[in-house]
Amino acid sequence: MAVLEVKNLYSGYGKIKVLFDINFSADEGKITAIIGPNGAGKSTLLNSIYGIADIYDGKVLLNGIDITGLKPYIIARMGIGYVPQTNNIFSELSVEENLRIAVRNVSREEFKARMEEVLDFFPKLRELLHRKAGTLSGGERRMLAIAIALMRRPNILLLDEITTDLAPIVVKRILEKVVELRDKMGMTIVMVEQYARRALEICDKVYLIASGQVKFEGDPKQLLEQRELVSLYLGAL
Ligand SMILES: Nc1ncnc2c1ncn2[C@@H]1O[C@H](COP(=O)(O)OP(=O)(O)OP(=O)(O)O)[C@@H](O)[C@H]1O
Repeated sequence: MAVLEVKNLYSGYGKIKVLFDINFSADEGKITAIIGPNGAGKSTLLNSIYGIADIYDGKVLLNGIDITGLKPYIIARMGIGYVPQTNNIFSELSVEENLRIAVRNVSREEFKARMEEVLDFFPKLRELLHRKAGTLSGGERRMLAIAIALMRRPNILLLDEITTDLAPIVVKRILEKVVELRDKMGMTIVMVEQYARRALEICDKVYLIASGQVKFEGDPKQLLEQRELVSLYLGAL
């Protein structure tokens, strides 16, 4: 069942028009990947869902409810978590402090309970709880970035290029965690990935976006069979 839908969306930033007539949907408890060349508008699709980009026409629906153009903090309260491409981490604060400020309006007990949940999911962060976030490795920072979003207990998680600039072994670990979010927590994931092959290996559905338009939508295996699309937009995967 589609929990998140985008219908005939035109969006961008002020006068810069980026997306044209996009139709998109993400199914409950599945991983939907968005791939495509640099500058295609992949992040802008996430930004449009999360109320960051300007929407000129079209709709964003969450469980059938129109959330088009609502402010990010309201969308967050409705159960959508967002891990941006640029860091959502405060380097000068400890790991624990970063988790604390992710949820300001909950009691100390509630915070502890949520933090325990998140640390059970990312045991590595438990060891690093009192370290300044700025001293973490690239992979640890990505885990913290996801953990911050999880503290708000979202049903849907938007992940923007969380594996960029990481060593292959670390990428593998992070993507295993994404699969775990789906399989163990039943979370709905929408992920933008620059490295198409990685995304195709774990996703249930894929959107190929180029020049602000959807060029392919469907089964990742079927996309790989479309040699022309692959060589035109994805090159040597
Ligand atoms: N905040 C912004 N203000 C103005 N233009 C922007 C902004 N963010 C992105 N753009 C422009 O929108 C276009 C699409 O960018 P977007 O980040 O969505 O692409 P992308 O497919 O995610 O690419 P990449 O893989 O390189 O991140 C680009 O031309 C980019 O320069």
